[in-house]
Amino acid sequence: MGELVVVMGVSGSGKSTVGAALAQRLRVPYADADDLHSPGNVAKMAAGEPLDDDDRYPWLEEVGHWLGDHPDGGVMSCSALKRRYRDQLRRHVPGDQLGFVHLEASPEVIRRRQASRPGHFMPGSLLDSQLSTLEPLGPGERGFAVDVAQGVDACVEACVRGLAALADTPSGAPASDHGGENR
Ligand SMILES: Nc1ncnc2c1ncn2[C@@H]1O[C@H](COP(=O)(O)OP(=O)(O)OP(=O)(O)O)[C@@H](O)[C@H]1O
Ligand SMILES: O=C(O)[C@H](O)[C@@H](O)[C@H](O)[C@H](O)CO
Repeated sequence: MGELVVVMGVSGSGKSTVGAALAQRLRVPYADADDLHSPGNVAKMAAGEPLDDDDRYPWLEEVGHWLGDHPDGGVMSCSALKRRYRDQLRRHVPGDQLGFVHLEASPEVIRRRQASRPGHFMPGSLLDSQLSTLEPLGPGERGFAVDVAQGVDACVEACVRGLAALADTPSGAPASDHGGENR
């Protein structure tokens, strides 16, 4: 049974970059939730408007279907900003198999990285709404945080260490501290 992981965080936190590299390291399938947004959602964000719960619900159902279709393991990059969004994704996966890796960095680091992507549809102006919407992993949520102020390879290794610790932790119990902040 491979790891089934959602790499989460605000826009610009590195979900696509670290998620794809982690999937390669784990030798499991990868998907980017950005590719599952409706044209309407993309247009709304490109226009500088944040998505709301109604916008995200059908999109997260698509993400959940992909997760449910990969019981042998996979990595999905998805913002999953609110606990209720992560509850929605967990409903698609039996048991407590789904783990979340929250990519964290200071707003300054993330703002700088967002700016380094000319042509991406997500304007930097939306970062504040992303940060105010974000709910970090809470009690009973299977997962951990990784500081992405480090390079991509170091982030991936921190993810691998954290997932190994999660695998040693009975479902539902808080994972032991490891390569990043524990939630
Ligand atoms: N650990 C890292 N160190 C340095 N640069 C990074 C790191 N992770 C990502 N980046 C760079 O930061 C920028 C944002 O990364 P990425 O597009 O993966 O973020 P994202 O969370 O997927 O954003 P969005 O949700 O808006 O698509 C990219 O230019 C990427 O190359
Ligand atoms: O939940 C959301 O508001 C969106 O998914 C953003 O967090 C993504 O980063 C966006 O897809 C831009 O890439």
